[in-house]
Amino acid sequence: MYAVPGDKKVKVGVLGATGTVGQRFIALLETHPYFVVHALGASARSAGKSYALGTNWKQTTPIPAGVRDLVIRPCNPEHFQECAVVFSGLDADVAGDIEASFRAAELAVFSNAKSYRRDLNVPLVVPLVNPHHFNIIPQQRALHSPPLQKGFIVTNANCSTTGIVIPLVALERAFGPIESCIITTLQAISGAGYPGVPSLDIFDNVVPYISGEEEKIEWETLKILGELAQTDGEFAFEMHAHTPLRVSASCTRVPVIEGHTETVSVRFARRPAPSPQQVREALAAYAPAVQSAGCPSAPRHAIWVHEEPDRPQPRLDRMFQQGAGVSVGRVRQCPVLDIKFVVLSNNVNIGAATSSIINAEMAISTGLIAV
Ligand SMILES: NC(=O)C1=CN([C@@H]2O[C@H](COP(=O)(O)OP(=O)(O)OC[C@H]3O[C@@H](n4cnc5c(N)ncnc54)[C@H](OP(=O)(O)O)[C@@H]3O)[C@@H](O)[C@H]2O)C=CC1
Ligand SMILES: N[C@@H](CC(=O)OP(=O)(O)O)C(=O)O
Repeated sequence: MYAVPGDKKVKVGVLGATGTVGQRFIALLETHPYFVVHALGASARSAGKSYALGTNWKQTTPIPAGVRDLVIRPCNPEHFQECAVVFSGLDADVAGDIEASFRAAELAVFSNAKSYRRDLNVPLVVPLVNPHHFNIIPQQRALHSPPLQKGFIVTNANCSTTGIVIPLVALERAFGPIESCIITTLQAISGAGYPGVPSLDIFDNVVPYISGEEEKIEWETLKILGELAQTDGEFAFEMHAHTPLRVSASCTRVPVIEGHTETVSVRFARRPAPSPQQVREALAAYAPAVQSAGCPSAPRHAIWVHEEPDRPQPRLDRMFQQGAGVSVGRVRQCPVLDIKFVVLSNNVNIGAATSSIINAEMAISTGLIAV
């Protein structure tokens, strides 16, 4: 493991810097021990303006002093060549081509967009779950024409998928494979970016449809919880489907600003199934590799287990540990499957910006990015 020396700074760029996720990157990076924001990118609408003038800042802390006067650039790799890490909060409509051009320019891209999540040479990494999937990156580089020395793309998961796979991996590590999982989401409006869902649609209402969301949760979960197997020197993802795990998701949008709540029911392969108390203990004990690797943005508790009967709640629990972990509560017997519980995750933090930041810390710690 490599640790960044005490006073060394690592220059980073943020693409989509003016958006919901981009702003959160900038707010979180202000206090980062070694990442320093060096370059900002957004659309032609914003490029050329200072960040303070070009962004409609919606965070609860002021724009960091070191970022206010940075000029927003077009998303062209030439403006980011000095950045060891490029975080992307780009709209998915444009992320595919822009992120590919950054990778081709030998930049390390940590993306929040869906564009490359299904690419089987791109790791889909929830840092509290599967950073070992970074092992596919040398192959991703080698397949590029011409082969790359430094450039790569790592993607984050969909924000609802992220909240689910953290407790699921903890349960599988403790009790073996999960056979089936039924999820209902209650997703915050910030998940739709800014300005997001019209107030007349969401106020006093629940919208029982988010385009493409259920399919993403059902597919991404299998890739993240799957294995990265090596045969004759070649890496390939084995989707969790080979065990098999069946996932069914129903997604709703609710009038909450930040924090996705999800109700989850699971059935284990093992019989007898673990008790609710065993499940609580296993969730609370879960210690992801990013903690032992010393990633500074990793939460102290990957999963905080509530004993109170009415928690977690988005308004109360979404900023616990700076939104870097997940909160689980109401762990109880399920009369249809085995166990059911409620999980809350901050869609903009561990569901987006925080995950990319921890992924980049892990990439540095494992030597994937030399600084
Ligand atoms: N919000 C959330 O909770 C989560 C979002 N995501 C994903 O993260 C990404 C960003 O989401 P979010 O921040 O919510 O979206 P926003 O709509 O709030 O922000 C989009 C950003 O993309 C930029 N952009 C748009 N078009 C272009 C273009 N043609 N060229 C360059 N930049 C462009 C915008 O710049 P400008 O201001 O100049 O238009 C803005 O900075 C999406 O892919 C989303 O799916 C993932 C997990 C959670
Ligand atoms: N679709 C999520 C946000 C997100 O993560 O989207 P995507 O999977 O397209 O990056 C929401 O609306 O809450």
